[in-house]
Amino acid sequence: MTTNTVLTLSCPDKPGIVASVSGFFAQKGFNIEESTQHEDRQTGRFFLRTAFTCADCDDQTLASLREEFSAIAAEFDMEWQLRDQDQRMKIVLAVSKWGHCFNGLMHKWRAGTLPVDIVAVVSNHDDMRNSCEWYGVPYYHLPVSNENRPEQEAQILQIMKDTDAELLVLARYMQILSDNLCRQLSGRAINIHHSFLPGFKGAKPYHQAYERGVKLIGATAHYVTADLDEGPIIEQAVERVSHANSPDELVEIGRDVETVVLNRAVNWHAQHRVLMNGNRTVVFRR
Ligand SMILES: Nc1nc2c(c(=O)[nH]1)N[C@@H](CN(C=O)c1ccc(C(=O)N[C@@H](CCC(=O)O)C(=O)O)cc1)CN2
Repeated sequence: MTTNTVLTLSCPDKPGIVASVSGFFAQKGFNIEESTQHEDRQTGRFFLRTAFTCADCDDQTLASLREEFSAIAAEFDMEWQLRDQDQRMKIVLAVSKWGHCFNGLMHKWRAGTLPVDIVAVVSNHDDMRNSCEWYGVPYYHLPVSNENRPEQEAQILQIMKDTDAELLVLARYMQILSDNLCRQLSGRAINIHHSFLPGFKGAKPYHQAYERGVKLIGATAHYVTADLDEGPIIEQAVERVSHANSPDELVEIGRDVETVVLNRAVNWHAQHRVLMNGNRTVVFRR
């Protein structure tokens, strides 16, 4: 049986990292499918993502591979992860009233072009229930207010635990997550912000954009942190607009940009193509 494995790592840059990594896997009969690297010259940190296949490694478990590789990892003081690329990432979507990003992800998943499994949808409104149930995915209507926010967030965490979900996607979920939830989901929650950050933070960026008279509008997918709209950016895109566009037209144009940007960010995260670099990211996109 062919095994598809992906290694991601970062470590202080020095000679011999790639040679050691590729030598280890070559010696075990693995073939390199794709390998991409980056050196951050400001910090001297090295980043690597390498995808391997092995046509006949039945006896080689991922656990034993990790154990054997850990010696090299220690030698180079690596932060690293070795994963089975055939295991699709389980994700939970969170949505409020606007369904364009939610439907975009559901469609890509059902079409087989998003390497994830959407295992649940949570919402503080009931608007997306019918669409969600049409896709056959459990829908959890969890109203939230300042009175019940800790309990509601605990329910979200419990759903992620019960479904073994590795990622929460805020697909236009218009509630600010608490510091506690952000800590628990660090690196495991992605939000789509409907502006080209750092411009127009907050809940109504299109109206801000209209008032400012911008000629480009955009969207930003980022990891969720306690600091609103400040998390590490994964992907951004823009679209040209003009003086002739009304605020509602900006919202409509923006929706398409948001949908594309969030699909890309979730796709790359699920393929382990996004590595953290402080409050920034290294994205080995495809
Ligand atoms: N801890 C974080 N939580 C969330 C983030 C984030 O970056 N960190 N992003 C938001 C999404 N978002 C912008 O992209 C956003 C959502 C909501 C608001 C806001 O002010 N909400 C109001 C309520 C609005 C409503 O009920 O419709 C509020 O919470 O008082 C700002 C930005 C998702 N969560």
